[in-house]
Amino acid sequence: MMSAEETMEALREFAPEADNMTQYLTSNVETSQPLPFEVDDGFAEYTKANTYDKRRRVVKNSVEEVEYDEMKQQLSAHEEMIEKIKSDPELNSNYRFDAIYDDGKTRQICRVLAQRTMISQGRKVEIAACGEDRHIQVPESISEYQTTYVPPEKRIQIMKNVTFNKKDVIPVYSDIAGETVESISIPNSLLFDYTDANYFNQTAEHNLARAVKMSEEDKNTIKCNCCTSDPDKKVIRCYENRNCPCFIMNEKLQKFQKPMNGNLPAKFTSFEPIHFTSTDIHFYQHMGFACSELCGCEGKCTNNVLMIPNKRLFPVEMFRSNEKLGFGVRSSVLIPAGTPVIEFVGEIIGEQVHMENANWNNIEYSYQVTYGKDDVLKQVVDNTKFSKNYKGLLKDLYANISYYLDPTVCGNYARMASHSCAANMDLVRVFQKSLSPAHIHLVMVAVTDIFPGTPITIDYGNDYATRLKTKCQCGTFACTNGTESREMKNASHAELTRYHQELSQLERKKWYNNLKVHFL
Ligand SMILES: C[S@@+](CC[C@H](N)C(=O)[O-])C[C@H]1O[C@@H](n2cnc3c(N)ncnc32)[C@H](O)[C@@H]1O
Repeated sequence: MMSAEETMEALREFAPEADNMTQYLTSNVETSQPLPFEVDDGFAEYTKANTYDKRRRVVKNSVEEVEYDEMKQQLSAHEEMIEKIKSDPELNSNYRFDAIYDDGKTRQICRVLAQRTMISQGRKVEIAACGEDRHIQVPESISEYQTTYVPPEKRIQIMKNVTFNKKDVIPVYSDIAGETVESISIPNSLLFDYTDANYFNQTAEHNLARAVKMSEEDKNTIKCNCCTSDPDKKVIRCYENRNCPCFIMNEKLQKFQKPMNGNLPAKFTSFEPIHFTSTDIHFYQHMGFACSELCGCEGKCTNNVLMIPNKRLFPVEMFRSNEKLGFGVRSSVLIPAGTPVIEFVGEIIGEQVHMENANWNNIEYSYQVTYGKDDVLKQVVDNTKFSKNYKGLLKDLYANISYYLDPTVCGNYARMASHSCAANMDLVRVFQKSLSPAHIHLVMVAVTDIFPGTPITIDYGNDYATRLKTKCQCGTFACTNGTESREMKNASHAELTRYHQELSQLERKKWYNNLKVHFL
């Protein structure tokens, strides 16, 4: 069996004749932390197939119909995850997987969800007074809008493991009625290369390459010396340590949020759920800074919101049940509200590069990470002790270039998240090590409890949603394209809060009963 490195080496020989699938290999620079990799069967054959048609043939050879037991699958996924938490030195005593929320906390989460729903529908948000929702009647039809998806007992398994990493297995299924192993359609969009880390092309993005090089100078790096000499202390408290440069920067960035009604900004820590309190879903306001392996704590502290995403705690599958929607991704376990789940990774690409490149039409999958005239980030950079040259370069990059993360050719499962008018995830920006655009990690955070079997969704934003080739297929009660009554779609903030709460309670009850039946 080839090691991942040997395979990559072999691939470099193919790069000159490859179409755009493997070009990145010639000059990529990784900026996130890749997972440990143990090669799974078929990796070399898949990766060496350097055109979509060749790759499709490779994948088609292993398509099979499989018997599938959803409950069994969910229970073993749950047990495996609990085992992983228990055997992990950082998580074992510091992380509570199933945060049991009191009514107040649940209501607060649902109030924010209701605001997000209204913004997603393009409506002005009128905030109800606290508790105004208590006596609202919920329409019976709300129970039809539970988001868990139950697959058929026979499924077509397209890939056993799209990551080809035994340490992070993600199967791909198709559940479209009438499809057979022979007739299965495998679109190009599924035939991407899987990666855990952001990367960029050093030649095309020479200014970014310069910034990364300069960020390695001590003066331009943000890292801490926090550590504990007491081996009995289970956790290193970088968060709230006034001497920790990473925490200080984390707090500075959190202050850019605009929390409503006197709430405190959402905190970005390692083990506590992130509870958004802002009415504005624009993720650019939500920023944090995380400790890294460069720090004395090695990032094993309380100030690393990337810790859980980097551990891949929550198993998922990719699946297709609706031709118009295409492939999506769903969780096999409960993901509690506020959990930072996965980094959205891809190629970091500046606007000027794609403008010059007539072939750049990957906007369908890309996510914007900086906004050209980013005054907030310019201001943050100005207030650092970075060298004059580095500061100048960063301010220039933030003033003049919009950067995107483009996972079209090479990305992770985050690229498969569908759009929803009542999305269960949001994206936030987290910096690590320094403050260049290449140090930004886009983290997907659960904004509500995501119960096992539920598709993971994000709000693509109004602009994007109007460019969808088909009308929105999210199927939520709040869908702008939904068939639901006006009553449901035009509901007030208080009513929407109640509806979200009712749905969440229904799903929680079902999840709890399933666990009880099988474990007790
Ligand atoms: C980022 S990709 C998601 C993965 C994609 N479904 C696939 O199979 O590769 C975005 C595309 O998925 C489809 N899509 C995602 N959410 C949708 C929605 N709510 N309604 C209709 N189409 C959607 C659209 O074709 C969209 O251009």
